[in-house]
Amino acid sequence: MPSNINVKICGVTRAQDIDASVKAGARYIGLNFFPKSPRFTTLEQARDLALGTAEGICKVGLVVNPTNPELDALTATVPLDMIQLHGSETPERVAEVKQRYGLPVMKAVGVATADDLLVLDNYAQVADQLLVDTKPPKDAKLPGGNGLAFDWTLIAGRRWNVPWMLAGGLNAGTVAEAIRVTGARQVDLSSAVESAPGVKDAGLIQAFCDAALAD
Ligand SMILES: O=C(O)c1ccccc1NCC(=O)[C@H](O)[C@H](O)COP(=O)(O)O
Repeated sequence: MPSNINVKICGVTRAQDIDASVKAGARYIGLNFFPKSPRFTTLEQARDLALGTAEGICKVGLVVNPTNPELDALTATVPLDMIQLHGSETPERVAEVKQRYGLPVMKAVGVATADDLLVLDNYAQVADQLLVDTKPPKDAKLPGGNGLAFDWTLIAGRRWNVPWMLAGGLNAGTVAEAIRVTGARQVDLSSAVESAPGVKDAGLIQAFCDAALAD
């Protein structure tokens, strides 16, 4: 029986990562356009990866505080199904990106304390999806993809009026518990399915999806 959990494997950089993700049952793949990330892909690399992705898999483009010219180039080059805003974009900017590019927008929000839940409520008014991620530590080099979990009990029982994904330090050993505590129906990860930063591992992807999709 198909699982009612959706998995997103973020930061894929090679065709074999996408094939392994799809084979394991992931429904979303994330292409990373943040230049400082070890998971960064150029527009040309991403276009080839996206064109080779199986039909029906949602191809998400991850960007951090992008300018319109950057988004113009991205959307003109890479056939994406969704834009993931992973910076300090305001709700107004989320609405503007949605309107200008005609693609669904997922807004990532970092959670560390209960105060961050108000921020999530605000973005739920404008975004098509929310990515409920761990707030990066102050000295972090990356705004996401740091392999760190937050206290899941902060969002236990919380619901928004748009679909949402749980992210932040998930791995094959913790995802079932994370789903149980938070009630998430969608999960996203990057670090725990890598053998090195930016290099996904097919066995780790399979093990994660097996654990997540067993629910
Ligand atoms: O992964 C990155 O390098 C990255 C860089 C800049 C902004 C966001 C980034 N990743 C965001 C994601 O969608 C990750 O999948 C999410 O933060 C969870 O990552 P992890 O804790 O490594 O599983």
